[in-house]
Amino acid sequence: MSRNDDDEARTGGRAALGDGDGGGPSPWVVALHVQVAAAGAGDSAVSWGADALFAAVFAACAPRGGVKVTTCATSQCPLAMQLLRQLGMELNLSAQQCRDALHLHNFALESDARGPDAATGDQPAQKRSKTGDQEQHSGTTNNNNNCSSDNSNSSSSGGMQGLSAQGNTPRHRFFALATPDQLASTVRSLDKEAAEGGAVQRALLGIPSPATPATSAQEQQHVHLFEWSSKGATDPKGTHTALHTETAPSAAVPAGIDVPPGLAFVGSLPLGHAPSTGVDARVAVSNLRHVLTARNTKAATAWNTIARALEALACGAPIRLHLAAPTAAVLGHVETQLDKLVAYTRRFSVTGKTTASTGGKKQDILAVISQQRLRDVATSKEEVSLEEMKRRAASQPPPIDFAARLRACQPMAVMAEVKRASPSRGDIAPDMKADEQARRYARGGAAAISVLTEPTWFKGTLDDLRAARNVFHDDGDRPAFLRKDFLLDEYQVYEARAYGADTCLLIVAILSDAQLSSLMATCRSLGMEPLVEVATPGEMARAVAAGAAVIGINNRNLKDFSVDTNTTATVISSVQGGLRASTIVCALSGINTRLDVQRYRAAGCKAVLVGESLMRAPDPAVKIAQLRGLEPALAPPPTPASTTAVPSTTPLGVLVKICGVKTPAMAMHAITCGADMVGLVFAEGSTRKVTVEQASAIAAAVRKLADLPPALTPGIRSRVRAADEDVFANYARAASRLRMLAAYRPLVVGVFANQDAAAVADIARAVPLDVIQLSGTEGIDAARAFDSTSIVIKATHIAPTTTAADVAQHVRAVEPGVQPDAILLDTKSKGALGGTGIAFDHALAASLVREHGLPLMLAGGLTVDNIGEKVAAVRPFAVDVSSGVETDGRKDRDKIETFIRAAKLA
Ligand SMILES: O=C(O)c1ccccc1N[C@@H]1O[C@H](COP(=O)(O)O)[C@@H](O)[C@H]1O
Repeated sequence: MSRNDDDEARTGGRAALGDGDGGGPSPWVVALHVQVAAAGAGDSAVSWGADALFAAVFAACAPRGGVKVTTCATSQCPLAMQLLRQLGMELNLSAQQCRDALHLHNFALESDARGPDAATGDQPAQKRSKTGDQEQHSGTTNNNNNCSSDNSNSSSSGGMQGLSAQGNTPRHRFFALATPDQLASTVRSLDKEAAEGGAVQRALLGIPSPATPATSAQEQQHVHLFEWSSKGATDPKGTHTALHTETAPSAAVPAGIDVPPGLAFVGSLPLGHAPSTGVDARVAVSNLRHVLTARNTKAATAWNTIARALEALACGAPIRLHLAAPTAAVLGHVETQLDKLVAYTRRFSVTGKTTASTGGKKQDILAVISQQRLRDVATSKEEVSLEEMKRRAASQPPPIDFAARLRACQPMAVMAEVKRASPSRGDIAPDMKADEQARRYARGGAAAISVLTEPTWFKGTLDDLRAARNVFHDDGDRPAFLRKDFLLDEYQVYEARAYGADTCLLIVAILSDAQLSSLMATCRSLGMEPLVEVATPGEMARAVAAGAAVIGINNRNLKDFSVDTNTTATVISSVQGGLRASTIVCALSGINTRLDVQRYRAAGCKAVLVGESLMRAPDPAVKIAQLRGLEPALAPPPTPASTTAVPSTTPLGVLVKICGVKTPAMAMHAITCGADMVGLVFAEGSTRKVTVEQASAIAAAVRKLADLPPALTPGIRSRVRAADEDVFANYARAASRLRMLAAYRPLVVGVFANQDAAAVADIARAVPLDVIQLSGTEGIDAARAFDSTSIVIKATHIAPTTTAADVAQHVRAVEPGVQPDAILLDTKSKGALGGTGIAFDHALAASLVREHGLPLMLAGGLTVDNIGEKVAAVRPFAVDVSSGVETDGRKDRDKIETFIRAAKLA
């Protein structure tokens, strides 16, 4: 991914549509094409991951267009979309990222098709690439399918792009058109195709309000939908009745549109803020079988999806998908894929805009909710007076210290949210029982439980808060309870306390400075340190000025629900003079995966608030543990036969150690790119050798990210229970623990070679180091020279004549009590004990892993070009590189990034 691609991704590609003012890239016509290879196969777990990935790409590509995608795998795209939505993922990738992601997962990217520039009126230059492995911005489409036979015609009127998969003709399509002329043109094309025996059975055609001037603003905000079918082409009455009756019982053809013969009018859908120019992008999505054949309530949801898609297309925003819940069974698998995708794209930007409420009108939902809450408070006061509420609050057991609770749960506290619904997502778990959910959250180690008590949009109640809180004894060793609501009146603070809250949310955006200070004071007078929510640098400044001790940065803009996961870092860095060390910063919204958590941790957050993805998690307790890095995320459960087996690579990928780092800046770069360990070389004679001072500066920078949990830091030797323990099983346990530790924060590894053990130990203490790596010819039991709690990696050098059996025997021939935590394989070479850039035959390493069950760190001659292949072939639990991420003997930032990405995705 080039720097430019990054930038492009960050902008959400929004310039790509409708901004054809010469400033940004030319608008692209959306030409997204999804293939259903086999109907009804979407329940297969095998296809879900690919679907979810595809859906991510769909969501990313659609608004910016230019990419035509054909799945090679069996695909049920609508279901994939719903999964994506469940995970709250709205990815916005660059075309390059999409292409790579698609290739990675065996999708074939074909070509794009350019359409008329909305601003210039230029005509599209269509094209098609057989191999499709290059992003193309112009060319000609040699389409063997459908509408394209008439495409020049369609195009000249701004009509559809005819697109099809190679060798796999779509059976259903959706076309978003711009004008009634295009509608007619498209129908002609479809008829022609049907007459020629084409395989399209049904197509859904959508155009915005007639090109003739709209009579009202309301009319401009609708898209009119028509259905074409191969039957309909010869029998206009066709078989449409059931669908039409169900979805649009009173549908009447809108004025100004001549419905071409063979087309059935389905109905109109609100289109939100369609620009006056109409829909200036066209989409061809063939996988709407679900929509076209649905005969149940799902149809309505699917229609909603289309409307959203059109809306997003119209305004150039990413698509937000609204469909029902996935089955729990497949969620984990999908998350795996999404983790990979996120790992791959790393600095993806999550953006999204949608209308906030009914009627397709974009509103400030925050203001609407606030007004309602003020009315609610007035009603509540009539039922229970302020004095009575104060009395009830005072009768509660004292609150626990929210801030202290968050601090106690480092390196990352999870605030788990009890949430039935939300205005942006609709129903999430309407029948959820707050007490049961709270129990699950506590089991997972939630530091706090946030309970939504807003009734209208979030379907929460104060009784939920009480029910959840009452699950726990008042022993102080419980999660803190947060009342999550729109607090505007001190009455609500007393109410919160009366119902058992330990803290309240105060949203800066809906409060004046005076209100904020006053509500904070009321909270504190009741022993509650409030969570003060901000979403912009300006709000952050106000929160800081008000003296907030716990600040939540919401990545979701509550005014329009757009989510930008970069908000947290941006807002933190905006604080003049930095934040006080005691301030606890939390990331709110859009947190789905461990990678999200790591990103926020790197940004300086001490807590994350997670709602929807926990509500939808098959096992919220496991999910919390995964988010905190306490479980090897989604690792397959061990079977009795595999207790000594190598821990498989998790969705987060192989651990990566970047060795030979000499500055804090380079260490932080490696960490930002996903490095799990940074290696500081103390070996004599190495060009990468650092002083203790240099090493300390690096270690200090890394340690700032988070503390390691003391319970996990002692190495394997301190855990050996019996002298006859299986040393290979211990290597596996040690590897798992290293993985867990690195999930807390990257580890600082000191690399030594044949040095005096006492001197090494002194350096390890002085820096301090997390791990000692012995890369010399020390014996396999060299760890015995160090304190039994030290974590030790021992390098073994592989000569051309060395066999896997030799190595297995060598590393087994050690007492469990003195064995190292990890075995690192490097190349034996004359005159150097490491850092040579020379590779050995990795078949030996693969054999050790697969046949002997030895978890390995792989090193020696790894490069950006071979790392993917090596990891895939060997399946080490960690890789270690020095020369391969250097150029002219200096660490190369781009190589580090590329190397880590390739390793993690292998
Ligand atoms: O990196 C060094 O300079 C070094 C010096 C002495 C011993 C070990 C050293 N580094 C280790 O060497 C391998 C990888 O090297 P490369 O990628 O082939 O250059 C790795 O284990 C480093 O930790």
